[in-house]
Amino acid sequence: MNPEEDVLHVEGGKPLNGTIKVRGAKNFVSKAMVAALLAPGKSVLKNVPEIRDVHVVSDLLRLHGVEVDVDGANGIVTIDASHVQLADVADVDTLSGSSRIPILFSGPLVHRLGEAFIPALGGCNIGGRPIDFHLETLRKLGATVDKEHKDGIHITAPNGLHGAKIHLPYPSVGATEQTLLAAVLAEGKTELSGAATEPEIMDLVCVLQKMGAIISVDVDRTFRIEGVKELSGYTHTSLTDRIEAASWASAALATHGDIFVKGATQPGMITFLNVFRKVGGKFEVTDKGIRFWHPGGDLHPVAIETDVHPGFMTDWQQPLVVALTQANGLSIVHETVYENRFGFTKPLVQMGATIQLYRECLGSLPCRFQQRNYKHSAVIFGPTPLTGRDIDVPDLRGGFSHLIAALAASGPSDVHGISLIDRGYADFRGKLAALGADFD
Ligand SMILES: CC(=O)N[C@H]1[C@@H](OP(=O)(O)OP(=O)(O)OC[C@H]2O[C@@H](n3ccc(=O)[nH]c3=O)[C@H](O)[C@@H]2O)O[C@H](CO)[C@@H](O)[C@@H]1O
Ligand SMILES: C=C(OP(=O)(O)O)C(=O)O
Repeated sequence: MNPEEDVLHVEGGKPLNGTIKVRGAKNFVSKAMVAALLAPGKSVLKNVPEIRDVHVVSDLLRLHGVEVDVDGANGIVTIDASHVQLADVADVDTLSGSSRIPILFSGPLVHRLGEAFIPALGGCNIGGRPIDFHLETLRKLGATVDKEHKDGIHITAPNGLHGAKIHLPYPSVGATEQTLLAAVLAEGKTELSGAATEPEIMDLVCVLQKMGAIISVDVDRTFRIEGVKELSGYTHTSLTDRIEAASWASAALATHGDIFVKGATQPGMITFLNVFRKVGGKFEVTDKGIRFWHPGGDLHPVAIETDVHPGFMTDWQQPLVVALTQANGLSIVHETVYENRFGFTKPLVQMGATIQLYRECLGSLPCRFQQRNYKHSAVIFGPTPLTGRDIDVPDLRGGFSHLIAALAASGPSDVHGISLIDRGYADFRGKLAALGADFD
């Protein structure tokens, strides 16, 4: 898009009030689409949001010869993976830079074709985001990984993939999904300990089980996968996007608003809802969704640490920080998942927020980033009035935070690079209009 057109002009200072609908989870839907590659047949995914990541994964699948039909209006994606081929690497490269999903094609492509090329990955720039756990997992399952190939990382398995005992040094969401997607068709049993168990991962397990896989999970976050010989297509309805729901909840708090998020569900949000309540926000869970509102009066400061599930999600952190600039006192956020996720606070400070970053672990436990040179703790002092200004969107959640800040601020703001938000927030312009925001 022309950078001059990729701007949202916001007149802030109006509470966001009204009802919006949130569909399926960005961090599940893309993985379920990759899972469809494992079966030579048709899969149907429902409650799919109209976000750019869905189009990126659809196009990647199409480059591999897979038929994909996206019915955006009804949120239904139909995938027929009867035919799969290696894609032209140059084509894949142009798409892959916008998403982290191509690495997850490894196992399914090796099963279907005997080899896979993994191009450069994209995704939010919030840390180094290495893929060493992914590659080590694939090696343990019997793959040969050639990182020097001119067309990207080349993965082969001359003797097929076989079960293995794998331990993740950190409960990585992507590496857990990598193992599941590769082990379901591997010969024999795989034990994956130290795994992540995010609700989006458990929904992927549901999809794989529908397809014919045998997967169990122990209380100590160990998955046991018994490889099967073949899988068939699935029909599945995605769980709701709990990151989008929490983002709108934070927007309600920051703007003194009242937002009913249709489709939001409580189970994956329990930790967020506890924090929302401690900050002073009100919510009401109903059968149709969750209503979030600012009840008036002071908001309260909190000390939180981001963590893997069931901890406070790192992706909830950025939008909530904007609301914390309006809380009465000192809040602390210790980011333990990504080493570099506070870059978005600089424009907030320029808008009037008081936020100080620290290299120390300002939490109950030292994290992996202790004694390393990363500013991964934030102290936020509030309440501070925010004033509108020009902002450049740095990443998906940071960008949504800037949007919330612009809506909460007095005066106008120009938010540049706004289309980045389309990667994870379906029709956010339509939703802003439904909530009475003043923008063009
Ligand atoms: C598309 C998707 O689902 N994205 C989500 C996924 O990202 P993603 O799956 O990329 O995140 P991970 O859970 O893998 O990353 C967590 C941490 O592990 C590290 N790590 C990861 C893999 C690896 O091979 N080596 C390694 O060191 C990362 O640098 C990071 O510090 O989970 C994150 C944590 O909930 C979310 O913020 C992202 O929104
Ligand atoms: C970090 C995120 O996504 P991705 O892994 O796709 O970059 C996110 O959704 O906040």
